[in-house]
Amino acid sequence: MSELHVDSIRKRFGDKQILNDIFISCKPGQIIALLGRNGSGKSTLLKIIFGSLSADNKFIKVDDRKIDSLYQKRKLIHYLAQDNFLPNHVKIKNIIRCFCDTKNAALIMGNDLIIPFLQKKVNQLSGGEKRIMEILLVVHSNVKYVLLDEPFNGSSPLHIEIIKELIKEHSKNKGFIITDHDYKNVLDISSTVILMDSGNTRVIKEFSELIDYGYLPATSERTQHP
Ligand SMILES: Nc1ncnc2c1ncn2[C@@H]1O[C@H](COP(=O)(O)OP(=O)(O)OP(=O)(O)O)[C@@H](O)[C@H]1O
Repeated sequence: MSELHVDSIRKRFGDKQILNDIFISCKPGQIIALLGRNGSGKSTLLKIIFGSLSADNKFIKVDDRKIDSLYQKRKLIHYLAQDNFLPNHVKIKNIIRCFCDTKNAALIMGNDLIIPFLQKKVNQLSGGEKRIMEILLVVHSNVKYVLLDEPFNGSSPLHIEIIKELIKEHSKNKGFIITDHDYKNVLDISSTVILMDSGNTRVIKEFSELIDYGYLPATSERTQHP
């Protein structure tokens, strides 16, 4: 069984220990919700897993093979960062062709949401339109694992539902790690919930733990998961 295994991640910025021996694992079929307060180290962890940020210590293996820089293994992992990555002056249809294989390019170009953008350049799209374009590209890529940093940020409720359905569909053969402060929508699709707290990870089994560990206010409405 394929598995992304991330272990012993340590990261310090100055005198602040951000990540303290973090362990997390993900298999195709899993959608992991990575929750945590502002500044708890979620983006730092995703960047270290992807390989775009160095760690003080890390051990990452995929399918029992140790890997130093996951981002160099093009067929393994993709990462949606918080910042936009689309080049401003390129037409959407050309970006899709560059980014995807023929089958996935056809799927994205046939998506009702994207058809109106195909002849436009990136700088002619709104912030939310750019974000959904980026999510579609990353989710449709031919990789085993997808890391999504705040995919719902800036998206309207209708787009969020479309993104959630897309992630669920693609999780049949990909593993997802998702962090977003829109916790209700993340919990709605996740199979495992992990809370980052004081540089460590905790597996959350009960909704009430999110309140007990100080991530959610006591008045939070219970959602279906966990
Ligand atoms: N390049 C850097 N140099 C110094 N400190 C940094 C750097 N990047 C992040 N930090 C600090 O590390 C901590 C974790 O940041 P990170 O962005 O990983 O948090 P986060 O959980 O993703 O937060 P948010 O939910 O607000 O996006 C924060 O205190 C932040 O100020």
